[in-house]
Amino acid sequence: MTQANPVMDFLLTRRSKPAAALTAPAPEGAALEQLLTAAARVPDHGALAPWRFLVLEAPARQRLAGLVRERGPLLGVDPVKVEKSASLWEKSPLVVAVIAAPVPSEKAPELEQILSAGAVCAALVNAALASGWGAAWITGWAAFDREFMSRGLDLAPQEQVAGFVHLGSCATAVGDRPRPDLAAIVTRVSA
Ligand SMILES: Cc1cc2nc3c(=O)[nH]c(=O)nc-3n(C[C@H](O)[C@H](O)[C@H](O)COP(=O)(O)O)c2cc1C
Repeated sequence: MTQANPVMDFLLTRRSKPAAALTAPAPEGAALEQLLTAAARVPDHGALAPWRFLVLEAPARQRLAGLVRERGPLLGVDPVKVEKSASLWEKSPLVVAVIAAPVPSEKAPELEQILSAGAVCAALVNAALASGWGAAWITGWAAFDREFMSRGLDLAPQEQVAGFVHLGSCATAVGDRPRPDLAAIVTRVSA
């Protein structure tokens, strides 16, 4: 198979951008809708759609930065990390929270539903990168703070943050990072 294949070219060279390097403009309107449509097109056992999106607009991001500054010290988080996280919320051009929202199912165990939410995050990052946007999938300590989830994002108790996908523009070239050595992670099982 030596035929030119732009999808494979993309998959073999794709690289996230650092969230802190993203600037305006961010995808909005039809462009954002197209990214979310691509992101929702992932393997999903039982077609449960056990995930949803929160498109966090500027006032929400400001509010969440405040909540990070409130919760960080209470949780004993290093003040430098608290400020780094809060200022990222303030400066990011757009954040889409991908929420894992598992539902009771005899067919698809919760783990499979959460893996599907992870696939949504990866698909959203890839759709954005393939469209020429900068994108980064990050979480950070606040994503695991139940108070941040409930008060900040209005999540139900069974819901979790699969990822905060930061979206924007990024002119900065980013070098590749080391990639796994296939020989170390592939085992051929022949019998
Ligand atoms: C679930 C998940 C959470 C992550 N959280 C963070 C994070 O909080 N901070 C961070 O710097 N990177 C985080 N990362 C890693 C970033 O996505 C990082 O930029 C990654 O190395 C980009 O790799 P890529 O170029 O292959 O997309 C996270 C990755 C995943 C999958």
